[in-house]
Amino acid sequence: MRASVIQIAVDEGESVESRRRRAASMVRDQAGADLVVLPELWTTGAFAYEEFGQEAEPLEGPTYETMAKAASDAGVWLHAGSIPERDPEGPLYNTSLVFSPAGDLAAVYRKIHRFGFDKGEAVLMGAGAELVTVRLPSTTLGLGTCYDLRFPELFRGLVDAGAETLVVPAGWPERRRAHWTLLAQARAVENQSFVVACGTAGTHAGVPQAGHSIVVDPWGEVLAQAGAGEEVLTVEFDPGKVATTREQFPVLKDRVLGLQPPRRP
Ligand SMILES: NC(=O)CCC(=O)C(=O)O
Repeated sequence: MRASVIQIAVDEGESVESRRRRAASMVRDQAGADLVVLPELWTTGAFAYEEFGQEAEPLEGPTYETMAKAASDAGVWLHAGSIPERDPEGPLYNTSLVFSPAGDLAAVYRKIHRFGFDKGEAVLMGAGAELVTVRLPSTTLGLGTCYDLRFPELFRGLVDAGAETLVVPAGWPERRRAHWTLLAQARAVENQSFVVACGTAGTHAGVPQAGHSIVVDPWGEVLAQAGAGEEVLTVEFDPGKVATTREQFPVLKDRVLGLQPPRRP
């Protein structure tokens, strides 16, 4: 399996339309890859809260159209990162789109854990409620987005649903870069799964981005990691390693479910 992780720079000097064209061209350059991944909210920037409403798109809006075509031009499975989605009957969502090599929509994932506590995404966007997996010929993807990476129960749910490769587009800030690498490795080790995590480069809304997109194997080894700037990280891995790791070191079988809460005196 060859994966290309497109750590695109999101800077305020570039228009959304220009970045959309550039992202499509970067996807087309990945012909020959099995899986291509873009980051979270790369049209606006994950911290450009004022732009969410202005740049929000219907699900089948310009980013959908452009990315469906880019996936079919390149003949790749494309996780097109996420868009600020305007649901005509509801709030905005932070919505990831996955396309097949034919350019058909294969999955939609609305981010479950919204970042910002009492501001930003947490108040401007609605929360998704559904776990999403996508069956590829050689592996099953489990989808999460950025802040979701801090919530192990989401990824355990995805593993229970058959996920073997956890894909996490993000707009992670430089300030918490150490958490990013640590959490990506933790999710890989505890779930005995590959983690493919794609961040952005650049600075938007005054928040310097961490970059450092990362691919981790089911043993927790870092297969590849990007630097801070715009970069396409390309990595080859054997999806069969999930099954061998789970057979040879079968910790997932030792889970004890349904533990009782502590008794109150
Ligand atoms: N866009 C995000 O979800 C940011 C998450 C983040 O900064 C963090 O978890 O730290």
